[in-house]
Amino acid sequence: MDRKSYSSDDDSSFDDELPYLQMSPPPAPKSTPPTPNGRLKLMVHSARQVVTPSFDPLTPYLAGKRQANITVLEEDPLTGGVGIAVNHDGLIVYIGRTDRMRVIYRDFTVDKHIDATGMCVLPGFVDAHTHPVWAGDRIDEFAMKLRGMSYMEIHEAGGGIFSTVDATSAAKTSSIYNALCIRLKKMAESGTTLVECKSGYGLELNKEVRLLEVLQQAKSSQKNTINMSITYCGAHAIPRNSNMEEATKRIVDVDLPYIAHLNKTGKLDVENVDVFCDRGVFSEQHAELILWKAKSLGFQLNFHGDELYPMNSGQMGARVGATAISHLERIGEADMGGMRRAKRTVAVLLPSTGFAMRLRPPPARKLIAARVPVALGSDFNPNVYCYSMPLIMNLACVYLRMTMEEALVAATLNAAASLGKSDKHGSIVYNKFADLVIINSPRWENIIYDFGNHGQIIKFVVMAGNIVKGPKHFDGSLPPRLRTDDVLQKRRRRRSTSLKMEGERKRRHSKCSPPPPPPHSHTQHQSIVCWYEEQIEAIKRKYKEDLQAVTRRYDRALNSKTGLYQCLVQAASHNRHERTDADDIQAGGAGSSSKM
Ligand SMILES: N=CN[C@@H](CCC(=O)O)C(=O)O
Repeated sequence: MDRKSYSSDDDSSFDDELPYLQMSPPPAPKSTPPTPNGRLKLMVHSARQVVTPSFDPLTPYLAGKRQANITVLEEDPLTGGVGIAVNHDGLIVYIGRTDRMRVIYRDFTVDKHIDATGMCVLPGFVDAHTHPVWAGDRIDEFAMKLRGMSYMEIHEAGGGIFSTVDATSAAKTSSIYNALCIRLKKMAESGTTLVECKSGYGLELNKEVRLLEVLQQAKSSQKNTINMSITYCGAHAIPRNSNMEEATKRIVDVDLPYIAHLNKTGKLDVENVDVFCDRGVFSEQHAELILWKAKSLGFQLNFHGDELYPMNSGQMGARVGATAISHLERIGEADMGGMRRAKRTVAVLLPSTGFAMRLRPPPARKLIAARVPVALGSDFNPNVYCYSMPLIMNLACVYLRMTMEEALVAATLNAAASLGKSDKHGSIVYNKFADLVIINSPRWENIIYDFGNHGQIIKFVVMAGNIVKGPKHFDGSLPPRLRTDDVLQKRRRRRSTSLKMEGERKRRHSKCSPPPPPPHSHTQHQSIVCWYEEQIEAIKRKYKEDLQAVTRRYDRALNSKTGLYQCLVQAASHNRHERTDADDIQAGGAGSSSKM
């Protein structure tokens, strides 16, 4: 199997970064995940390519020049395509040659098979920033923005987030839930297997908790189709009847402790806390107060920073130990330095937002040069209606000037790191969840290049080994084409032939009797060749040191009986000290009667 590494030049100035493993074949894990009861959940067979950021399960993210490091396992014309096996916990237990995988797991019961012949397998996409739980729409505001109004002008006039808060408050919980599930389904069908989901269209405690409960219900009901990381974003705007001081105090003293309590009692599973830190929303100081409190309650910090105005979010995020900061359209050099020094804060860039709002794009190239790990998110929300990570990767390449390799890493491993989940998600590695996107294309880059066509190109989406999307009549049985396993059959045939020959050789030598005459009729040419093959195999075993020479001669001579005979004689002449099988051949094959 050919393994290519698309790596940038090595840069020794990265020594102070996380240890990095040079891209190479997947290291055999010290302990492979267990495959109890001889069962596998899924086998992916014969892929044309398998592409992944970092084969090292301990690499939490890739930053700087290393953000371009991906590994592509290629199909080998001789040995076949790449295979992946998944155990019943949904974990990857094998990545490598399909033929080898089928030998290793030949006695296993496999629930589902995917024939990925001619296709490419990528890690499931991780969408690092979405606002998916709300009602209504903002089509009219979209038209206003097209006519030249700015986002903040609309917000200050009581529209924007406020108009969605109003529509959501007026909607029934069931319709909010149904809309959420439809959105999650569209995300999953576009290849997203893990998504960050924010509340934020309630703003008051009871309304926020209702949205968090809706998210929680979706998380439980969709657990086999998409993974969700839930974020409390009560500080998304300052409620109309309040001010920044008051809103901050309420969130710090009441809302956050109550949500932590709901988490503790198992009613919610909120992992992150978010604040919209920008001019006209929460200031740097107020955002910091909220974030410190959230941290003390055990939440991960993942906030909106420097979207519309520079807010020193990078330095503040580094101070509070944020896992991620989103947007960063207006981030400055000092903040990039802060994020880099923090060594854990991921920059979540949202190219669709800048595109839809005609903002200056976030400085992706500068962030990468500053060795800040860059992730991507769709920012799905009523202001930016985009749920497709393939589109986001294309925008990241064209609009943010990222390379395709960087965009793939940003939409997988680094996005998982922004949610603190890259130990189990974000790359195709032993022991991680089998979150996979399988595209009907011979090159993985098509998922980015073929703009807007991801619905056609994505053939399968797999989440923890469960098939979320597949072709219409796909039932997961082993395709007929793969049932006759040529490789296995050939191997078995060869093994039984050589066992037979071994027995035969022992019998002949123990009795000092010559071999039986080979068939010699010209009409039985095939069986003659078989018989000669058997003899060659015996000689190969007997004189191992001459193996290669004999094989070469055998290959040359294969088409001619005389040539083959000469080959045998030459091979035998290396070992004149005892009677050779070649002499036997001469006796039996050249003459018409066997020596007794
Ligand atoms: N910028 C703040 N929040 C959202 C937009 C929310 C809205 O306008 O409804 C975002 O991430 O883009």
